[in-house]
Amino acid sequence: MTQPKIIFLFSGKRKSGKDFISEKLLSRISSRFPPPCATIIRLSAPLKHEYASQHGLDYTELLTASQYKEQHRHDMIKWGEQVRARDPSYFIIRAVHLAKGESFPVWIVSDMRRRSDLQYFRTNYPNECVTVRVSASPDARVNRGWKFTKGVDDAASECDLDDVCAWDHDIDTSHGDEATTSALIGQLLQRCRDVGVVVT
Ligand SMILES: Nc1ncnc2c1ncn2[C@@H]1O[C@H](COP(=O)(O)OP(=O)(O)OP(=O)(O)O)[C@@H](O)[C@H]1O
Repeated sequence: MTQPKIIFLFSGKRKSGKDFISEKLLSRISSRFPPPCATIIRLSAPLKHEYASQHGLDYTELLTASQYKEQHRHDMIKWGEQVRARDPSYFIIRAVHLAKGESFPVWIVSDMRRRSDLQYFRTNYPNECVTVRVSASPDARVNRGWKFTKGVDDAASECDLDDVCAWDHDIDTSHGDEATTSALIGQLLQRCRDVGVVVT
């Protein structure tokens, strides 16, 4: 069992680029020093897993940025809220387990959505958390396939972190330029070096 040395917590609206930046960070950390020392933790993964098995749906399709996922997003959110109301850490603990977090010193949480998520990590890992807010203009998000959906884009899962502004890092991906992304990744790699994780 490895305790994480650093936990990157990415948040942002739908199609802001959270997953894109998380994957970039993972490949930079992992490609140079195999075996990989980082894992991506998707907090929505166990929710999708359990929702799919309870409702007879295809879990792998729910994981992709597909029409299938969009069709089920609204009901899945409602179901998740009910479970989370009983236990706010329910999906987080399962997500860490699903991503084999105990085997990796670097955790990349790609989809933090709620203040209760932030609170969980800050309470349990007070010295390891690095928060990253990812944003993009509505136009850029529309170009990536986003369409405002009532019950989704105005729900807690999208808006609960809107008032939080004390992020350790932030990035605007609207223009999708390489230089902006590389600058952020460089800063995050430095964070890893600062806690003794070997990256170049
Ligand atoms: N910085 C960027 N440069 C180029 N393309 C980007 C960038 N960020 C995101 N994209 C593209 O935008 C699309 C959506 O990005 P991504 O899946 O990372 O968003 P997300 O915030 O994880 O969305 P969701 O919450 O809906 O899962 C992807 O096709 C991705 O390749």
